[in-house]
Amino acid sequence: MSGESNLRYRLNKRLKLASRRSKNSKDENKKFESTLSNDGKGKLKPMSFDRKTKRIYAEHGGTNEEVTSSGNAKAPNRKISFKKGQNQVKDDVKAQTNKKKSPRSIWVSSKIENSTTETKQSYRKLKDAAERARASNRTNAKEVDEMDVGGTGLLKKRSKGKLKDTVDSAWASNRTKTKGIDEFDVGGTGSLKKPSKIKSDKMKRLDQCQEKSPYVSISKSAKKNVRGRRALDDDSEVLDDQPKRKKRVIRIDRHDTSNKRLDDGIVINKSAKEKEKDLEKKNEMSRNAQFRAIQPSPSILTYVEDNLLGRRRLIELRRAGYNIELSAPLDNIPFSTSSERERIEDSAFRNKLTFFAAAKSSSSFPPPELPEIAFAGRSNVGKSSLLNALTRQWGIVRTSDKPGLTQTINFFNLGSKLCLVDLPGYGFAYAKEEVKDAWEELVKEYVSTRVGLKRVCLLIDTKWGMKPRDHELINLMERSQTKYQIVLTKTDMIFPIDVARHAMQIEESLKANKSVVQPLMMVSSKSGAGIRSLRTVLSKIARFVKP
Ligand SMILES: Nc1nc2c(ncn2[C@@H]2O[C@H](COP(=O)(O)OP(=O)(O)OP(=O)(O)O)[C@@H](O)[C@H]2O)c(=O)[nH]1
Ligand SMILES: [Mg+2]
Repeated sequence: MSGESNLRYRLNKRLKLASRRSKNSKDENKKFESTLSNDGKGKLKPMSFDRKTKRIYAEHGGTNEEVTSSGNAKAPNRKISFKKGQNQVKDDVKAQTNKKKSPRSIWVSSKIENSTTETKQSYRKLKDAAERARASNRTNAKEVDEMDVGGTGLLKKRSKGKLKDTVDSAWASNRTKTKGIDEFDVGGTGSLKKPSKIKSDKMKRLDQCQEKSPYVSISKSAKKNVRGRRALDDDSEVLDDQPKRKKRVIRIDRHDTSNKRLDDGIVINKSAKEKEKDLEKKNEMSRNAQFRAIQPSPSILTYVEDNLLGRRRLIELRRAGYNIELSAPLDNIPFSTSSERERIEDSAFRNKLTFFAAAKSSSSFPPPELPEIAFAGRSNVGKSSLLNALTRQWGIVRTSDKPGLTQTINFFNLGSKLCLVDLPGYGFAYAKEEVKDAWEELVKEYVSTRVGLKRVCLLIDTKWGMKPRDHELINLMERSQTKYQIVLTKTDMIFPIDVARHAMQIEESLKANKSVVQPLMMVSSKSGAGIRSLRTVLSKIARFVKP
């Protein structure tokens, strides 16, 4: 019995020890969990050095108990649990499972649990905030919709945009948190949705709200109605226009001859003036026909050909050996360069041209010391240009394409042999009528009264021919017995045959005149055609002057 009692005593002692050990381990575990998981504020505490070491040992396969227990390190736990009561065994098993879990797994699970609770809380807050924002915006949107009476839809769009912006901003601010929520949807309930899904749901709801609101539908329908009305208006305009168009009523005016169809059967009483006009027209026609019928004399034709007068192609001139880069190239020997330029044969025109007097009235005329050759003609006919071309001193006499440049009688000395006089033009010019009349009077006075005037070169534009004012001056010179010679200018503008015709026509018209000097000259200051011939003719005047 003593042996039995001794055994019982030992067994009880062991059981007590075991129960105490299990109790201690439970407390320790609880303490450990509490320190790791939460310190009451939801924050994780850093592990102490001892715990770390424990964790390291646990990872190596040992249990907490095995390490911490001072004695029975190798004692198997099964033996202890085998002899326990049923409830105690269950507790032990629970304790064992808790002990078997590694501290790391405990730490992670606790963290997850804590974080999920935390995130759930934050998500709830977020949701509330979003709900609040939505509610407030819904009211705003409603208000705006109500204000949008005009049905323009502009305000509505703005409110929609505002609402969208607020929802977006709410989500943007909390996006990081919601991400976490999505990841820690541990319960697997699916109540936590992804933000994009939620957002789309919100937008759907918004759209539904807007669809439901009568203002939106009204504004849309109003728009459609307006469009429809516009279309109708356009159609109506088109339709209205058609009947509005009045039928053309053709009123026949007996005196209206503009429409040829109305001429039939209508007797028109022409006035005397109209008849005269018709006759003039007929005469004009016949003039052109007459001009084309003119057969120039052989002498004129040969003259035109010899002097290369009339419109010529530059290729032709180049082939003929003239240097077309020179000014007035035809006033030169063929196949010569500018350095080998032909010398002026006539000594009179070799002299230097110098300006010495300008007169606006007869009282200011210089004394007649040298034989004078005057150049008269209509404005812009080329008087000043011809002076330059004859002397080959370009720029001494001013020229312009604007009629009326020369406004005074300009006297130029050509050495001590001749005096060349540039007269102002008559006819059309950019000047006042009184001024022009004064020029004409001055020219007439000079031509009819000037002592020492040996010849007047009456320049006529080849293209336009003789004009009444030219005839006027001719008559005056005829009366005053002033010698004059006709010079056709700008011959490079028309065809050679027409140059010849004009020359022939003028010669014929002046046949009866006594003061006219033959032959009629033809020149072109631009091409230089006929310049040498004119120089030869005019230098004869200087020959008779005493040196
Ligand atoms: N094509 C061509 N143009 C010429 C010729 N002679 C002169 N011209 C041009 O005709 C224009 C008038 O030349 P001017 O010499 O100033 O005429 P103008 O008779 O002195 O004129 P006013 O002084 O106004 O009376 C200028 O632009 C000249 O370049 C010519 O022979 N051929
Ligand atoms: Mg001039």
